[in-house]
Amino acid sequence: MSAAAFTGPSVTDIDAAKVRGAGSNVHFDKVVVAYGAHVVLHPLTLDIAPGEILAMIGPSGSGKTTALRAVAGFVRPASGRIRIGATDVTDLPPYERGLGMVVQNYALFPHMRVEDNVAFGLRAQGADKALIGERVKDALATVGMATFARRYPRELSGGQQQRVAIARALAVRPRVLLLDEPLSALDAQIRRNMVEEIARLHRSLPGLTILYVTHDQTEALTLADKIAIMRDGRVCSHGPTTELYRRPPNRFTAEFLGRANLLPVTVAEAAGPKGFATARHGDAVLTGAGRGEKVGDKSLLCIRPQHLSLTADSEHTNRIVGTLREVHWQGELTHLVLDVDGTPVRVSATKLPMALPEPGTEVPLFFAPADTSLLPEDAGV
Ligand SMILES: Nc1ncnc2c1ncn2[C@@H]1O[C@H](COP(=O)(O)OP(=O)(O)OP(=O)(O)O)[C@@H](O)[C@H]1O
Repeated sequence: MSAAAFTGPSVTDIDAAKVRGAGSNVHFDKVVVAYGAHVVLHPLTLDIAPGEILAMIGPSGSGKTTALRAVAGFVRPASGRIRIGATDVTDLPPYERGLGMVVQNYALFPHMRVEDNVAFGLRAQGADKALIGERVKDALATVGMATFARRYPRELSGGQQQRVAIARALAVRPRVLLLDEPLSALDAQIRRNMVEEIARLHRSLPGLTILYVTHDQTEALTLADKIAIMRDGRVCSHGPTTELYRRPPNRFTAEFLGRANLLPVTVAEAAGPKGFATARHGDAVLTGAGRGEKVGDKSLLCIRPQHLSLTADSEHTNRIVGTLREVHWQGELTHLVLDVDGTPVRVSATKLPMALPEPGTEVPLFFAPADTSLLPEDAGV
């Protein structure tokens, strides 16, 4: 990417400070959206705190865009209310909601220069010329595109066009920024850079609340303070990003957010004061973070592939044995697939023993209790 990163001056306007911050939380209160008889959002209740980045992720058709469009005012809930700050916006038209929005395909006006694209929303609001000039300059500087003001969109790369789209959304000084798959039209390398730059942008505008819809778990894990995982029009789990990743409350979350090995176990000892329970898998007695299981409960032990080691050390006190089935070398990582009593177990190893075992041999695997958690066996959601 040729343009500078989002390191320009932050938008420091006093008006903006007034509308952001305390007034920028988003509250979905039992929001139902239906297209005809087809309910696509079941009563959705969710809070996004002021200045928080909430990533909404989930499979295609799970209702992510619908939830975002309900906040934007482009779809009307059949019931329920949406509040931004203290304002109930459910009945307000989109342009009165104090929002900025960026979608996947830039949606820049091709016949307008960058500066006119960025000025568009302000002109529509009837802002005066001096203010528009100042805001456009600020917004372009914020996304590192100050020197591109006179260009047309066709003279920009995909990543640059998307920065302009973000500048256009920021120029109106929104309380809330809605991002709907903003990077999915970009190629992988640019996408990685843009994720880092959106993180930087948010650091320079800490009061700005962001609802980020994506199906890309890496974007969500990198950017979000909290994640809401959608499934069939419902929130299947919601919580701080690291918490959801480290202690997924259900199978769907464990498997959707990163890769997870889920080993069937029977609880042998309920969690003690430190929160660790023990469970049996065959002869192995394994320890992991519990969440209220009782002795005898069938459960799943969730272990991320990068937390399994082929070598023992003092922290990796859990041990299971599997038959090595596949080895895939990928440069920085080697992926192994083992069969542990019928359960496929994946290992992503950065370090390997000098002599890698042959497929078909029995291999012990070690992992730390702190990297492991129990989750209910039966819950599909
Ligand atoms: N305008 C519409 N009319 C009828 N049904 C719609 C309309 N828009 C969306 N839907 C349906 O609503 C459901 C949720 O769609 P939505 O776009 O919110 O899903 P999504 O999670 O954002 O999916 P994706 O990741 O594919 O964008 C889908 O079943 C979809 O077919």
